[in-house]
Amino acid sequence: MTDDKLKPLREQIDAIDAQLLDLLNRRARVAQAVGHVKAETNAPVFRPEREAHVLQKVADNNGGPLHSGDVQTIFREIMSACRALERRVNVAYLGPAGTFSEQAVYQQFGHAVEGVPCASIDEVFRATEAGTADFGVVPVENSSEGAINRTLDLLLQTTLSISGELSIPVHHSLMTGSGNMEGVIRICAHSQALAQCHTWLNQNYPRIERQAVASNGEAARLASEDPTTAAIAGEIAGQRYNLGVVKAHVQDDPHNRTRFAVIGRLQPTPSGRDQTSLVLAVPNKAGAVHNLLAPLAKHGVSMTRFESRPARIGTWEYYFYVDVEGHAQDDKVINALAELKQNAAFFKVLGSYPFSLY
Ligand SMILES: O=C(O)C(=O)C[C@]1(C(=O)O)C=C[C@@H](O)C=C1
Repeated sequence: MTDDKLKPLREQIDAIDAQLLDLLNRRARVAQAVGHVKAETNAPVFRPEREAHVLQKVADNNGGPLHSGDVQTIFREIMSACRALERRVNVAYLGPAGTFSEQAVYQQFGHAVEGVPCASIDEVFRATEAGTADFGVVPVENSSEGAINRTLDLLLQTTLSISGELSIPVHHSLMTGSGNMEGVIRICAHSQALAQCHTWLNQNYPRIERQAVASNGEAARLASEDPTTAAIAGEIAGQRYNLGVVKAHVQDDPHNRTRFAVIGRLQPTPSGRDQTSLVLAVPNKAGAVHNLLAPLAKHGVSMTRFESRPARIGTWEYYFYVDVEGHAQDDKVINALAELKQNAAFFKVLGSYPFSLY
């Protein structure tokens, strides 16, 4: 009876799917033509400002009932597949497979990319600087634990630019090979993850040793090989290593998120909705920080982030990591940055890139 009613509806879906498939392949052929034009001039395949524009347009034009965020996810993957016909980009990230960094890669580039897992954040920078990877994805900041200092230090030195940013929700699970805690004598995770679950662990497993390892993916791998080890990691890492969930959502903050930067040689052109990241240092004298930032207000440039990091040269001097609204090619940003530079003892533009959808 139900099947009788479903049959004509499914026939409609089949007919629409055939049209969609045809349209998708028409789009793909145009992307191939774009790829040929780019190949002639050696132009970059990945154009984040164009992808941001396409995603904004589909959200603006969306008449529903599909949710705009879901439509954007679909179009992110369509562009990823089209881009891969031009050339499959390689993206380095803090591995092994199954980490939140890998998830961030797919959220930014879609799934038609070649992920290059690296053993450390330093290696992500090295692989991208050496050209082994076209881009790298590195964690910058966690909403519970603050800045990822190693990333900030490496951004200071690198010749690469920031060409994008995104943030993803970070939900941790306690997992073991058996799915229970019998015989477990240690809980492994990345130090950031242990810190993000600190209160929950103190309340529930105060007597079990905690061991910091290189990544949550590595913790999951260790737990899969050793019945006395539990891992704290994302469930994707757990699935990859066949772990059972002892308890989901063990992070202290239910809204825990991590922000990532995309690094590469590409410097995106203005998309209309951009952000610029800078690092500054000021001479060590009274009022210097206030004077440093005054040009932003004067030229009507909004600051969206301000983070300080000790310069580690033995004195109380700091580097300031500042994000501002707008692109370094926008007139008011050009004027504000020119004045900032005059007052700064150190000045570096890390990059201008489209505002994240996430
Ligand atoms: O417009 C381009 O430059 C394209 O290559 C096409 C396309 C797309 O599929 O829409 C694919 C890759 C780029 O990153 C941007 C957009």
